Amino acid sequence: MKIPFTKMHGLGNNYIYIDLFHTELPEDRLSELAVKMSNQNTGIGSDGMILIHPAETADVGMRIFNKDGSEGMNCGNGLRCTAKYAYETGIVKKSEFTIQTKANIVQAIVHKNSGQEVEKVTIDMGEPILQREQIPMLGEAGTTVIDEPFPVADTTLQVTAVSMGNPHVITVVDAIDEAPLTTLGPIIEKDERFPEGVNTEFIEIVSDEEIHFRVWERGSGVTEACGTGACAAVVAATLNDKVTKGKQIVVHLAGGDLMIEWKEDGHIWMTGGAETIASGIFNA
Ligand SMILES: N[C@H](CCC[C@H](N)C(=O)O)C(=O)O
Repeated sequence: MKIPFTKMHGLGNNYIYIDLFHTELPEDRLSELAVKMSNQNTGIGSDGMILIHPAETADVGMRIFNKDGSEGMNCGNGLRCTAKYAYETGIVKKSEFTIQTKANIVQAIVHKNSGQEVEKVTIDMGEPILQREQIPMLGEAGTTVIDEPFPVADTTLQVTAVSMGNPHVITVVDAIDEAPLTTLGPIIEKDERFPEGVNTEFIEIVSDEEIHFRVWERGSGVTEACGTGACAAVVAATLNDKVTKGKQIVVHLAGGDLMIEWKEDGHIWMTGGAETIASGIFNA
């Protein structure tokens, strides 16, 4: 099967994008194809696969599959790249439009240069989900997880759990470069206290409007950036009184910076880059 693709990235978080407005893929092979395309030795190499598809209740739809073939519910960097692709290929003809994910419908605003190329995208990511059972995380239903002791391996972290449609667990550390990302990330990802797994983030507070951020992603491992994770991290930092709600927070990820604002109306806005790397034909 020959599959046209476009490889794109948001701050180095790169995916293989398949345009289902112009291509068809068998639903029962999506997980297998995500694994094959993501393989850097025998495939194209990426953090996963993203499908851009027609949607009944939005201008465009997006589905994300991780490197291990598991399907995620949302993807912030993917949303910005999907918005860029949809605008530049004429799938949408306006600068503000809606994108449907498995988690929710978001509003996208593309920012163009003089050549009508999309350089940055702003996404209204909607409201974070804080109820424990909706993260989901085991424990007393109806409660939130803020600065909670989390015994794991030979230590105890103080964690805050936030869902952006996909689960995140955030720990504040003193020095981001010493965060136990590769030691505890894979353990926490599969911890039974997170029935659907979890994306694990560590943040270092620089000021009330600036943080450092690193992520071990569910299903993909260490990535350069995670947009939903950065949004979840700003929520966690705010709930722990480390940054100021309603301010634009600069989030320094390994692959670059995102501007995140948790607005007074409860919605989280994310602004950042989106780049096209290459396009071609994948031989599946
Ligand atoms: N990299 C993505 C998140 C992928 C989430 C996926 N790892 C999962 O939830 O299973 C982002 O920019 O938000």
